[in-house]
Amino acid sequence: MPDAAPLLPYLVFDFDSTFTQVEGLDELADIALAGQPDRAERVGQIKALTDRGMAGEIGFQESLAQRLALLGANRRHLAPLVAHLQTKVSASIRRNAEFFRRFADRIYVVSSGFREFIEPVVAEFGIGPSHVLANTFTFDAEGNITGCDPANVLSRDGGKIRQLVLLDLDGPVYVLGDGYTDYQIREAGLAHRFYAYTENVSRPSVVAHADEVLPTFDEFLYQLKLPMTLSYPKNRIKVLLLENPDARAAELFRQEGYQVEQVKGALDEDELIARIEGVSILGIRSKTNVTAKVLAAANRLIAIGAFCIGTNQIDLPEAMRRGVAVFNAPFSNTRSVVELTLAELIVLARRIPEKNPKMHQGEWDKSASGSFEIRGKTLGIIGYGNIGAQLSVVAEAVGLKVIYYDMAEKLQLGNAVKAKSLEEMLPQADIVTLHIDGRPENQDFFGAKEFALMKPGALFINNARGHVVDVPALAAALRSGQLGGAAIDVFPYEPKTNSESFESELRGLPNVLLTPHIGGSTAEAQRNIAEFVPERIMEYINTGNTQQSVNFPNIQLPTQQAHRLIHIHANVPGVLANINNVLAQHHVNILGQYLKTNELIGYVITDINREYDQDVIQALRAVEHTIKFRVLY
Ligand SMILES: NC(=O)c1ccc[n+]([C@@H]2O[C@H](COP(=O)([O-])OP(=O)(O)OC[C@H]3O[C@@H](n4cnc5c(N)ncnc54)[C@H](O)[C@@H]3O)[C@@H](O)[C@H]2O)c1
Ligand SMILES: O=C(O)[C@H](O)COP(=O)(O)O
Repeated sequence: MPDAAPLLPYLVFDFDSTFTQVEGLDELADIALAGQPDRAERVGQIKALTDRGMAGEIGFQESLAQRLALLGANRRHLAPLVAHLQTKVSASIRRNAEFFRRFADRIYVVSSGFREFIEPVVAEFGIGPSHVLANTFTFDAEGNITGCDPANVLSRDGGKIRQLVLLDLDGPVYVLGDGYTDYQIREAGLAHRFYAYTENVSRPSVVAHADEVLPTFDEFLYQLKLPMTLSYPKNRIKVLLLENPDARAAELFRQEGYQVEQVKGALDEDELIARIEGVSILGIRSKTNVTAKVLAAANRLIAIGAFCIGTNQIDLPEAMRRGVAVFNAPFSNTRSVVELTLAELIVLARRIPEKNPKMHQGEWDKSASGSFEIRGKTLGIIGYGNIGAQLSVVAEAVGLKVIYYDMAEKLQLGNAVKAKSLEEMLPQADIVTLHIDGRPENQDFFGAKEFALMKPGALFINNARGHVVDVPALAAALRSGQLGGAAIDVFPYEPKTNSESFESELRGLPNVLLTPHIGGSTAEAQRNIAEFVPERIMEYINTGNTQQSVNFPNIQLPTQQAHRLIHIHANVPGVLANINNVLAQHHVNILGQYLKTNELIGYVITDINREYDQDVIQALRAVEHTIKFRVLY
């Protein structure tokens, strides 16, 4: 942020689990006890004592004395400890190292830890020895650590309070720490505010006493309008994940610093409207409908992740109009659907859906009637997209002839033959499988007329979308024997959760294999999706890159040079000129500019010099037809 900072209050930082992610003494124990048979046990005891001390359950002096006795450390262990701690500085503190260097004279590190390892770690952040107040070790002649200097006030109970009295700081004091002893400074009236620092550890007894809770240091800088490395604290980005995507998705978002909330099943429109306020990223699968009403209630939504292939459940044009980018996983479960389809066509050809339940009921119905090999038969694939095309290759490999129909021109794979129409294809196919997408125009795409065109006794598979098939017509074709069997994975209405029952007139029909929309439900597919979608969304949030968004103009951006202005606007003439006029009026130097539009929106990325007046940001927000505007740095 280019603005000059106001005069800063004194910031008193705790070190262990605040400045660094870990407790120095615990790490020292781990290094010192390496190779010893009771290492795990003693490190565990030390960690338990640290926690009890931090939570205020035992006095500091008692906790320290017991930990030092267990430690068995020597001076030679300190250098590796420091090297280790330097890699363990809290991420948001490391990110804002520039802030520490710039305001080092207002920052103190007050810790019950030890100067020997704190000083070298904070020195890298411009904090000198006089601003480090900590204990010091005592050593014997062999360099073994024997204890701590008893004359140091920090070695005693209430040490931080005494230290602050001795410091006698002239001006407001803010304390940032994860421990109860940090709060006690505020309790004693020696600090004006206490910030519970929870980036590494969150202790309920400490959080309960805090004036504010800081999930990261960015949040502190943001609240106080101080210069920071990020344009917006990531902890303020709320993610709502519905329909149980693989746990990896939440893990990736959390690693990025976002807040993640999860709901196991789908939500209906009203339920989603009640949950969507304040949500920046919504993650769904095929069952949650993101309607215009939901989008209207979504006051902070930046992106929607469809953790699946289909995006027909999202009002894409409305999302676009509101500047919400939608991403999906277009190929992560393709193979899974292909494998299921292949299995189904063999299973149907052998009438397994009838034979399997009979066996479970004790009935031995051995017969070849109505069963056939798939070798040499003709498979009709409708929709020769990612799934249809891959199925075509696999089907030929097991001896099927393939004929396909697609409304778009497609690359013909292997020996597959293109049909010009359904009328041409359907009478030739022994098995027909649907792989078209779920766009609204495909409602009831396949009905009585199409079933009548199929060969009598042919098989039918729908693993695409439920609403593309007229289900009563399908049921009639099965009952009449026009169809010899069907495998159906998708339905016009599907239960929102596993506790809701499945209702369909297809239940109980002969040679019908019904599956609960599991085409993409494999460990491999779900894991792939859970990585692919968060990566696209985080890339969009961090760089503005819209590559593979399903509703935004796709721009693959070069690496950001300085500050990046991201402007989404209604696609009407003159907006780019107005943006550039604002920049020219404020003497802002443009380093690079990228524009792409589609039928509804324009997406302009402008990289500019770091030096600019904050007014320019307000002026850009006010440009007519702006939908969303943000600055990245
Ligand atoms: N059952 C499951 O769990 C599961 C898993 C993944 C995908 N799907 C669904 O499978 C379908 C196909 O997925 P994909 O990744 O292959 O999609 P895709 O977009 O790559 O392919 C769809 C193809 O259908 C064609 N098409 C659309 N409407 C058509 C029409 N009316 N007539 C002829 N051709 C038409 C398109 O031109 C395109 O080539 C989608 O509906 C998707 O939602 C289901
Ligand atoms: O669109 C898809 O990828 C499939 O329909 C799978 O949807 P699901 O993630 O809800 O199982």
